[in-house]
Amino acid sequence: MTRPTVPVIVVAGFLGSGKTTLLNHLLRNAAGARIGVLVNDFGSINIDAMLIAGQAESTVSLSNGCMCCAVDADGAQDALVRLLRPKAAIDAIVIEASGIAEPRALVRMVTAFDDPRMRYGGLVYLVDAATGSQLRVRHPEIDRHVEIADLVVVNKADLAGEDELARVRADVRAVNDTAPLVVTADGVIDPAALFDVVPRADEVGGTRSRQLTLDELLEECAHESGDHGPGDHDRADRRHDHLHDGFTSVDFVSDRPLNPRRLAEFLERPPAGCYRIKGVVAFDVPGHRQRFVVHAVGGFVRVQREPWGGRLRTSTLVAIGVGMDADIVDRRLAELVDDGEPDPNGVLSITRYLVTAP
Ligand SMILES: Nc1nc2c(ncn2[C@@H]2O[C@H](COP(=O)(O)OP(=O)(O)OP(=O)(O)O)[C@@H](O)[C@H]2O)c(=O)[nH]1
Repeated sequence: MTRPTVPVIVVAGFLGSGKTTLLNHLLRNAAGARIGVLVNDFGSINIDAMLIAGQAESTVSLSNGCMCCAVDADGAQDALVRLLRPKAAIDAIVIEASGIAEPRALVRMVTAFDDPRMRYGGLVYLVDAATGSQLRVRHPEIDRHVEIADLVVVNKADLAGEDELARVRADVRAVNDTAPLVVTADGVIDPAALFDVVPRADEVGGTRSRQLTLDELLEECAHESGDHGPGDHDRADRRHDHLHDGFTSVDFVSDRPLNPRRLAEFLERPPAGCYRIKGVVAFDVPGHRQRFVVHAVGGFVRVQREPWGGRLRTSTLVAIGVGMDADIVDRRLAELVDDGEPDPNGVLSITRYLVTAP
């Protein structure tokens, strides 16, 4: 019996819009389907892979920066080939793009893999219901991403009022009036909706109606990323405005526990330019020695608590933003390490953000 082709779905969306949350929901509710996951995070520490680890059958992290700009696409291709092996018996593959990846290039990368065992499964694009309307003004590229989406998920509906939701819906519809639009919280969508997404025939520019070869794709990626040799770089860069231009990340790893009060201040009032902070942290506070997963997205803080489960009690944080002063961020991160000063209620500044895992 021949196996049906495996859909390869790209999940994209701005920083912190809820991609990992949606993916985790999908993995927990796959109803027996085996899902292969490819995570493309930004920065050298792959926090998203850490947050998905243990749930996916096979997680392949690409931590070489932005996949769409990786001139050597072999990493992604090898990962897909590995997931497509009949022995892996994978029913669907989901690629979680970094929050600043260029979805159009990712889609082309997938459609360029000329492998009869797979088919392109659509672009799922997440929009943050609470911040989406302001973000698209500051980052007009977001509209171009929504435009090519096959399914638009307006997530974080719980954080938006009726008016905000109506505005975000109208914004989406203004640039894409054909893709299904789902309003959701915590990425709760029916997995069947994803696996059934069929690419639209009228894709902008017709890129999906014709498969690009990998060489063509790489040429295009090199062109788009301004990779024309050192002398040409500035000139080439001015020709395009990928969302990730100007974004930088600062990583932090410590074997020492962090100070909860200082961490809360860092999450609530991040350094100038920092939009997104995520990571896992350890505190040396009686009753609070579990693994804390912390997120801050444009001022919204969320924390989850779970057992370490045999993992090293290491604190790992990534701060992502535009125009951040890396030295200042480094310094603030270094100051998070606990110096043992007694602070009996300090942990409350973190636990007040605790949510139970959806
Ligand atoms: N209130 C609320 N918070 C949410 C919702 N969905 C996700 N979050 C939280 O938003 C934060 C970011 O969610 P992620 O799923 O990590 O977002 P992401 O798009 O993968 O983030 P990046 O990979 O950094 O771009 C986490 O704290 C989530 O728990 C939601 O519907 N409502």
